[in-house]
Amino acid sequence: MKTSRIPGFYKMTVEARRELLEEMHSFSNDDKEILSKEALSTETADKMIENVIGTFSLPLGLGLNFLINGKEYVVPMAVEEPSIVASASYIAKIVRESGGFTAEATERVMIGQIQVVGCPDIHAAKAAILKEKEALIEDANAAYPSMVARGGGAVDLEVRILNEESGSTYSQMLVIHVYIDTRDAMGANIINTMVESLAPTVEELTNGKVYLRILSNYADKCLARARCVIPPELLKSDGFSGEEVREGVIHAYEFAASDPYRAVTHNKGIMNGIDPIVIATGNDWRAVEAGAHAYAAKDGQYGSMTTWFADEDGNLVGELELPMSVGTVGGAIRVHPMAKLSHSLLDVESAQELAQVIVSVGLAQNLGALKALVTDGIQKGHMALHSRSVAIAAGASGELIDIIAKQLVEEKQIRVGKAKELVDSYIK
Ligand SMILES: CC(C)(COP(=O)([O-])OP(=O)([O-])OC[C@H]1O[C@@H](n2cnc3c(N)ncnc32)[C@H](O)[C@@H]1OP(=O)([O-])[O-])[C@@H](O)C(=O)NCCC(=O)NCCSC(=O)C[C@@](C)(O)CC(=O)[O-]
Ligand SMILES: NC(=O)C1=CN([C@@H]2O[C@H](COP(=O)(O)OP(=O)(O)OC[C@H]3O[C@@H](n4cnc5c(N)ncnc54)[C@H](OP(=O)(O)O)[C@@H]3O)[C@@H](O)[C@H]2O)C=CC1
Repeated sequence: MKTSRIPGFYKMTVEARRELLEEMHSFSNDDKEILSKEALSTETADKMIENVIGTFSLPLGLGLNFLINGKEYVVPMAVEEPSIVASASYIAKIVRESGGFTAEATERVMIGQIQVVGCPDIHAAKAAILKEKEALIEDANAAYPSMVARGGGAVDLEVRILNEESGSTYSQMLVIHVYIDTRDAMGANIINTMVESLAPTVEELTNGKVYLRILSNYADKCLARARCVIPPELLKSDGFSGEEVREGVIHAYEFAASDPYRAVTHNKGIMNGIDPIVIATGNDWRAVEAGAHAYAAKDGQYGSMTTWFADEDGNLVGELELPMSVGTVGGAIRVHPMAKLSHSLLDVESAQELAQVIVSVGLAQNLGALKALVTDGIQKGHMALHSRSVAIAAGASGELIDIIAKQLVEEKQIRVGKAKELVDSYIK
């Protein structure tokens, strides 16, 4: 049976890790081949974006121990920051002992917006659009019949009036929301094609002028939720009882919920887990970032993306709900060899399942940071792992990297200046 519980994985060499994955059938020969050479060729890169001069690599690590809805997941994470992968794996290890994460996702309904200005009678224009709602939905679907064939496509339409109170026909506008089920695609291009196709009819119906026809990244009808319930005994840490850790995490959450200065950092810690998997799977992380932060302000003040509380049995309960406009097809997903490899490692069957994994990792990442913050402080675990990058930045190479990193940790001086002194002392 496939498992994501691989103790001591991090103590192996890179080569041994690849071989183990191959033995576990998480990996094909092709996957191993992709990892051992330049994954994205300059030739392919030159077809992906403009003015290409090369490619930019990131480390790809595996978040381990994830048990979500009873299924094991090995989570590909592309990220430059140390301690993120370790921390996600650490919390996933704790959570699996209490049954794992539970997660769910809504239907994948995304929003396409059409902006109409200069309507002579904005209410008549709104009524005209609503009267033709079914015909407009049909027209949108006719622009992308393959989505309808897959069981998706445009499903609904709403009309909003913005700036009505201004009394100025110049600033008043009609905004049409076309709700589109994009199935397993993130859907930006699909949505844009559909809403662009409606523009001429919309102008005719409203006597106004259409300007923008574009998806909204505030994908509040394409949500994913994760939850974990952890008994306090699983939270105890050197010198701290489980109850103390639980209370610390809840107070940390309350801080983030009440103060945008803290909430931004708290949420950055959540995106530490989310972005790496979004990137590794070839998805659009700007879209996910924009939607997530907007959702954190949905109640009028920017606050915590997660919620932490104690249930009546004294367990720590964590919840995270976010818009998650990601796909398992489309965009760069089938183009970038590493994205293809990440999907085969993850083994998700749908975009909804991918979204559930992503929010579970985000929730784990948040708890990893909070647990460290309310106990030893962030520097102990994070800086110990950062010490290797510090040694490299100071000019260490080969075996010297680990020697200097160890010394920096022992001397509790994880700084580039100190590392340079040590490099000089070894080279002389
Ligand atoms: C780093 C740990 C996990 C160490 O924590 P530890 O207690 O020393 O870990 P451990 O040695 O007991 O190991 C427990 C498990 O952690 C994993 N683990 C442990 N070490 C490794 C490693 N080297 N490589 C890979 N995995 C590792 C691994 O799964 C291991 O289980 P095992 O496999 O041994 O059975 C802990 O200190 C921690 O979680 N710290 C928090 C790190 C963090 O949050 N980093 C994010 C960067 S800081 C930031 O940007 C966000 C922030 C903090 O500002 C957000 C906020 O303010 O809210
Ligand atoms: N604001 C934003 O966020 C914007 C983002 N983008 C970019 O758009 C891209 C994402 O757009 P997207 O429309 O998803 O990508 P694509 O344009 O690649 O469309 C996805 C394609 O996948 C095919 N497909 C195969 N199987 C399925 C399935 N099961 N479900 C759905 N589609 C399937 C469909 O092809 P067919 O139906 O022909 O078989 C569809 O055309 C990203 O690169 C993003 O960066 C672009 C503009 C704005």
